Amino acid sequence: MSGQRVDVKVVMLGKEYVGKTSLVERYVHNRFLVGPYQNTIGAAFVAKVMSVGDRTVTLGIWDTAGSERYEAMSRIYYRGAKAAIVCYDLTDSSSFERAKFWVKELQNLEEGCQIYLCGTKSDLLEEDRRRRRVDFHDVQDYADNIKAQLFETSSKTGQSVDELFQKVAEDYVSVAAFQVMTGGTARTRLPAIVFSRSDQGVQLQ
Ligand SMILES: Nc1nc2c(ncn2[C@@H]2O[C@H](COP(=O)(O)OP(=O)(O)OP(=O)(O)O)[C@@H](O)[C@H]2O)c(=O)[nH]1
Repeated sequence: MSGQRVDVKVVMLGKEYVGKTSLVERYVHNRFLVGPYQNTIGAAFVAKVMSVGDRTVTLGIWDTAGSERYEAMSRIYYRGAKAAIVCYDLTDSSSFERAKFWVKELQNLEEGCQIYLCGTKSDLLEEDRRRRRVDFHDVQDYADNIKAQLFETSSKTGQSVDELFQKVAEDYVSVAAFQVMTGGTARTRLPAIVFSRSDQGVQLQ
């Protein structure tokens, strides 16, 4: 068992079933789990160490439950987050409405949190373009408005998943460098998070 410093607290938000857990699985373990869908209960935490140039950055990723039943709990997990990956399913327009809800919340309550919009399941569009329910250009306009980055990903094929998390870490490094120049601080530390590795990955203790 060991404590580990986390440089960037990242929170995954979005309607249930949009694919938040699958994104984290693809990024951290490079796998796509098939089988019956299991909804997240509460939230799950995983840390990932990565490189940005010659720097090592540790992302602490909180994967929240999308079910509205857990909405109050998700608020606990985005507190103090430096980055939020707000997910919607490219084949489900209601999930984009839910994404906008989370964006409003973050804008009102977490000013310092950089937002990344993530349209998921792009492989389903490769199979059949008619399945798209959320227009790319509409979301791009929205993203420009709220100063968010936009990615369309597939956890099944891996499309743009590494790029998304890499961008989160790169932005952290840029902001940290800027804050060093201006005398601020960008390093955050999650309070008393101790975790151990097991065959299942990293688990909270
Ligand atoms: N085809 C395809 N299916 C996906 C993709 N990502 C997730 N899924 C499927 O979508 C379903 C929901 O995925 P999850 O990752 O569990 O969704 P979630 O957002 O974490 O759900 P909650 O825990 O309820 O909030 C599962 O059946 C996944 O296999 C993807 O990129 N492509």
